[in-house]
Amino acid sequence: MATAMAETQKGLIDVRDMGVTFGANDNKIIAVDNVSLNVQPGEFVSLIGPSGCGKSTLLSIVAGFVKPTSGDAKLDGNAITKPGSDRGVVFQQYSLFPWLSVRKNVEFGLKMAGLEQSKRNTTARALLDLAELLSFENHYPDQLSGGMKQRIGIVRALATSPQVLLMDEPFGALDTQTRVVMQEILTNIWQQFKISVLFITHDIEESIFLSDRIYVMTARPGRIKAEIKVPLPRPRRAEMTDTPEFMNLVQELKGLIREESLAAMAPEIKDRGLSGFGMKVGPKGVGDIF
Ligand SMILES: Nc1ncnc2c1ncn2[C@@H]1O[C@H](COP(=O)(O)OP(=O)(O)OP(=O)(O)O)[C@@H](O)[C@H]1O
Repeated sequence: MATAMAETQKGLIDVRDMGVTFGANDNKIIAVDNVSLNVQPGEFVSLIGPSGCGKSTLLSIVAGFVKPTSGDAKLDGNAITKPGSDRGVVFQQYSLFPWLSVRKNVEFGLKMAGLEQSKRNTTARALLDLAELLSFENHYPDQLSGGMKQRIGIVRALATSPQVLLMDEPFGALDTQTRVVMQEILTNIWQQFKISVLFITHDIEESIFLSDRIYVMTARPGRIKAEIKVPLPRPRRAEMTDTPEFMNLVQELKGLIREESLAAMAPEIKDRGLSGFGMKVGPKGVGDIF
């Protein structure tokens, strides 16, 4: 853990001219087209865009799970070709081992890395303390709430001192209140570790609250539509969401994303015989479905 806190200069993610195509011939899908993005060491960057625009695909490439069709992804100048302990990954699904206690779950990666029991124990307990879960160290995952499970997922991903944390809609399954608390806990943890984070979300407020920068993607094939800096001071506090600065950013992002959500939904809207992009299809209008 101390190592991760000290290594503020590592964790540069550099994605260049990335293209990803799935399938072939009639089944060919261009998921991502000519995407370049970066995450500077210690920076918190979000990717936001309509469903199916390639966010998870991009994150999977940086994680080393998927190979791009063109372009490349580098971490600290080294080409990413496979998963590695330098990247911690947190998904929406909790993916904890149900047969292991909370502490053993956090210790798992350390055990794989060959760390001796006493050091594993000390590190896991320090991390659980940080996530305010030390008193649950001997519980099992099915005894915990969704928010608690996801906090364990986060500290487990941090246990092996990765240079970057890759998060794919980690709070997507949580209720609104839990989600807001989780966002504050995550910013607190991130401030302490200061590692690079690439974060995927559908939630505009969440992306602003957490991020230093936000990349907005187009509808598929996913390209970068805009790069938005978030000049809000740190540490972020829940009250900031009521400030004009925050609300202006929400409006800006909503405008950008509405266009892309409509583009993504256009065939669906036409199939239903609904024409006109201003048409309301729900209580808040089609753009707000995003
Ligand atoms: N392994 C795969 N094989 C074929 N097509 C795939 C595969 N993975 C993703 N796709 C397709 O690539 C496109 C991008 O998918 P991806 O999951 O990256 O989008 P996303 O932006 O993360 O979507 P969502 O926000 O709904 O999670 C989609 O059309 C998806 O169906």
